[in-house]
Amino acid sequence: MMFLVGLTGGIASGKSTVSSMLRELGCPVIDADVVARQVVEPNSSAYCRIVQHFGQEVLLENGEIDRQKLGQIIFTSAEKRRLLNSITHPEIHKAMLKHILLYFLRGYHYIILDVPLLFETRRLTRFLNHTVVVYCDPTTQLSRLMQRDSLTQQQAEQRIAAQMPLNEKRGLANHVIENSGSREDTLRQVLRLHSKLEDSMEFLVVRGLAVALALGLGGLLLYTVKLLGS
Ligand SMILES: CC(C)(COP(=O)(O)OP(=O)(O)OC[C@H]1O[C@@H](n2cnc3c(N)ncnc32)[C@H](O)[C@@H]1O)[C@@H](O)C(=O)NCCC(=O)NCCS
Ligand SMILES: Nc1ncnc2c1ncn2[C@@H]1O[C@H](COP(=O)(O)OP(=O)(O)OP(=O)(O)O)[C@@H](O)[C@H]1O
Repeated sequence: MMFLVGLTGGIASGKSTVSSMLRELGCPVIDADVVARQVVEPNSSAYCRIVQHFGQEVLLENGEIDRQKLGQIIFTSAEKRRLLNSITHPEIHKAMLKHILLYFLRGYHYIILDVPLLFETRRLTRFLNHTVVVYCDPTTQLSRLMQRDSLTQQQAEQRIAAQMPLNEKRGLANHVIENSGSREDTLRQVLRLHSKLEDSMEFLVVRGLAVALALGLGGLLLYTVKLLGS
């Protein structure tokens, strides 16, 4: 018995901030950005296809992908972005599935998937039991993004425009964490979310036990009826 929770938001809306709070509370989190870095390591099949389509000029001297350069290309061209997505996304989803399986085998009852493009690709949404959007207002998002990644306003706006509007994502989620305020405000909401998830898990375990008990009793009843009849 296991359930999956999708955590998403906009670029720099605070997903990593929220997922590290959940990790500290003991939740297993799979971060799609980290997986995305692993699947393009030199000589992987995604890496070879990136070099084939984008050329040697997107490589650093040590042979690794020059993420800054590739970012400049894909955030200014929707066509190039689609091309990169078509190379990386199937690999990212396959690798995430492997991580999910490993957590399941280790006995975790729920897993958090931190996926920035959850609602854009929609591939994973049908497997999710809960979706959480980390929201912050557009002005805060822009200024946090510019500051964190040392981007000009235009570059930051381009990156925000490469994703579904955050307002729209908010409307698609089961839970919303409002991260425009202080980290303490956000932590309070994360603690509430965490206890909801724990309750859902307990409900799932109790329901599973009830089903097992009902099946056991049913079997016993059938056996008794059969014994009496013979
Ligand atoms: C373009 C790349 C090289 C930029 O690398 P960089 O280290 O500068 O950024 P990082 O990977 O940490 O991503 C930062 C944020 O950018 C946004 N972002 C990344 N890729 C995309 C994309 N294809 N479309 C829209 N937004 C994106 C996400 O909000 C992400 O959290 C890199 O993001 C990448 O390989 N993207 C394609 C894979 C992908 O879609 N990753 C998102 C996880 S599913
Ligand atoms: N409540 C907050 N108060 C102040 N700063 C914050 C808050 N939440 C996040 N930040 C800062 O805003 C920036 C973006 O946050 P974070 O990296 O968590 O976003 P993200 O959604 O994971 O971004 P990305 O989509 O690029 O991976 C970071 O520099 C972070 O330290």
